[in-house]
Amino acid sequence: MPSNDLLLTFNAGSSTVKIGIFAMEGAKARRIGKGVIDFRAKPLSLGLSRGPQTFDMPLKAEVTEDLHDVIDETFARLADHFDMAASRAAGHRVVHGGDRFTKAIALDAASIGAIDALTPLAPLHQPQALRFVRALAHLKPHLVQTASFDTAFHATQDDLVRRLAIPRSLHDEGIKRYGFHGLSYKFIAGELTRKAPQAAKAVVAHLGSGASLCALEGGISRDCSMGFSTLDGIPMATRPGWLDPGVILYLAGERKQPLGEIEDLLYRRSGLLGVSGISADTRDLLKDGRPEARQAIDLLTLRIAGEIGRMAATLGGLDAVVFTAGIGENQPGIRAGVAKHLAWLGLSIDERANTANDFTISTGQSRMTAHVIATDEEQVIADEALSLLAAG
Ligand SMILES: Nc1ncnc2c1ncn2[C@@H]1O[C@H](COP(=O)(O)OP(=O)(O)O)[C@@H](O)[C@H]1O
Ligand SMILES: CC(=O)OP(=O)(O)O
Ligand SMILES: [Mg+2]
Repeated sequence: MPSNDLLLTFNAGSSTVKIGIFAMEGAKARRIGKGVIDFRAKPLSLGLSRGPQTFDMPLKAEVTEDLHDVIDETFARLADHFDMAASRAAGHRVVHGGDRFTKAIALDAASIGAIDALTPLAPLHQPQALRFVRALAHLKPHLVQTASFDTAFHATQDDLVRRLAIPRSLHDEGIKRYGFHGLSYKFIAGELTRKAPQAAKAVVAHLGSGASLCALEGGISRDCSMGFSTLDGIPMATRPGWLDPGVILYLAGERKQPLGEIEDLLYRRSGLLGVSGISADTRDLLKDGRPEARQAIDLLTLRIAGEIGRMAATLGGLDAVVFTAGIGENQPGIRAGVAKHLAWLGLSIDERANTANDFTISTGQSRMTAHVIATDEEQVIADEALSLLAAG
């Protein structure tokens, strides 16, 4: 395979798509560029970086159900900077793999159908990933397409941890805790093993628009705060995290709210946006002086700390806490807020290191270490895609 073949990755999150451009160099995928489109923005633009250079390119295309116009224009803009004619494969992040997909796969009609069937469990993510898969199959049929699953990394969890306290027959039908953000946790587990091998029992907080925590033991997933769907766990940008199911019964039964409206409330109008009534973005909330903005942030840090305590119980100890993703990597105030709630566990944070987003942000006296590690889900997608291509 010539060294200039390109591999593209598509990470369709709840609000953005992150595109990775990789050079295929033997068994290695080397990142040469990245792009991001924020679907909340109007008009759309493609933020692109190539090495130290960054470009902000407005897109004329409007969002349509099949995304053909957006993808066509994106490829044209990418071609200004990369040899897109050399692209050979596209690897996608697919959030829900259910019980069926516990490792990356080459996509075909049957697997696309099975992924589609999991849409009700991840309505913000699954359809968006499939829009990219189907659009590329139509517009760029020469690309080999693969899927890497968020849920797959958590297949190592014990049956006990994955169980909801509901009748066994429902568990056997697949109503159980799966865990998400697995591509990010796989990347962090690798980094942690390399940079802090003494941290055998670690809790990783992936704090982005969607957010979860994962309990790692020796790099293996033992627990995750997101369970059956992407609603569970800690409060997120627009999702509530754990919620007494009685609330849903009340809304549906007493208030006769239609299911679609409840789904919209839970996926798009809750979390930081719902509590603050101001914004889903921590950057806006931290700048805003209103008490509702402060309360949304305080609820987030309290719930993160509570979940870290729960995971310490799953692990039977805690050597390290790791912060990652948009908020985890860039918001010292939120890390400090979490640490304050964990002082009783012996966690203490060095203010200067925390403000500088250093790798180690705990003090020398802290009973456990705390780290900031930048995640790279696209690298994991690219590595998994390359392994599949190599296997033929
Ligand atoms: N440079 C930054 N400084 C501060 N906060 C940031 C920065 N980048 C991202 N964030 C926060 O992270 C969130 C998005 O995180 P990200 O991991 O990109 O999410 P997702 O992949 O779910 O779209 C934003 O809403 C914002 O609150
Ligand atoms: C699973 C999930 O919520 O993903 P994201 O954080 O990319 O929205
Ligand atoms: Mg994300």
